[in-house]
Amino acid sequence: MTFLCCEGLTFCQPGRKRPVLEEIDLALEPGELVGLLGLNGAGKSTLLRLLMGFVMPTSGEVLLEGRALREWSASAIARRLAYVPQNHVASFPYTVRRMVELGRVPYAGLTGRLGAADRAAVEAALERMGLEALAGRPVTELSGGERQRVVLARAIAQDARGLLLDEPMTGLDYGHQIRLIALLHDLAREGRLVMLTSHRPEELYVRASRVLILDHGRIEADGPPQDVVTAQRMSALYGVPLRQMDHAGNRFFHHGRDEE
Ligand SMILES: Nc1ncnc2c1ncn2[C@@H]1O[C@H](COP(=O)(O)OP(=O)(O)OP(=O)(O)O)[C@@H](O)[C@H]1O
Repeated sequence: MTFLCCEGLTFCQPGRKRPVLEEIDLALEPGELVGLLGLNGAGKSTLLRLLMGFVMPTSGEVLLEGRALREWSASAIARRLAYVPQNHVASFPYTVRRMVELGRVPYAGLTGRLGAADRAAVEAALERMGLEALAGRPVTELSGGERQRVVLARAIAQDARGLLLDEPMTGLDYGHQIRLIALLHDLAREGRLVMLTSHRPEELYVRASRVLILDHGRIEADGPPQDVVTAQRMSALYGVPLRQMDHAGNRFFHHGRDEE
């Protein structure tokens, strides 16, 4: 049985002539690190939000462990799927640790006391995101990148089999970007589904096991990075002439003007 899939998923925005997403079929399994590429406004966030059940499709269906998502309770979904939004706004001056503890609500309940397993998951997530030193600080006093790491730690503490992340590298300094993509790689190897939207094809080339291109409301490409993250496809997608250079397992793109 497929862990998470969608069939014929179509999503229309009122007032828009064309659907944002049209007849998307997708099967996603634990162990995969799936990168989702697409232009601004292509519908990447919308697809993640549909897969989480935050918005309802106009037609089609999302299935989690073989059952329609709308039949699951919110807590049951949250024990299986964690989500990191693109822009998280801190509304309360909770401490970093308290924010990460919220990742355990699907297990302990909103008013439930955290048990030993919950506390261990929280501490492990704080450590994985390098937040131990900030654990007592109110999140409202953190920098944008630090806050992003808190939201990521909360998702990790949730201990879900699937992690859907919307541009998780945004705002992170270079070192934390490198650590995060390595961590996501590890989480996939531990047997989780990790799906992230990205504007960094070179990074997906190295770390993703599978790359999707979303274009004109459809999945235009779906396969291993070697086949999908190519100069030809990236040039066509982004509308800039690119050349590729492979080196030591990496693939770099440079803006290949004809006269050079
Ligand atoms: N709340 C909304 N109301 C109306 N239209 C929306 C809303 N949210 C998104 N859209 C539209 O849906 C389309 C897809 O948006 P979405 O945020 O999914 O794109 P994206 O691929 O994630 O883009 P980006 O790379 O800029 O984050 C866009 O045309 C956007 O204008």
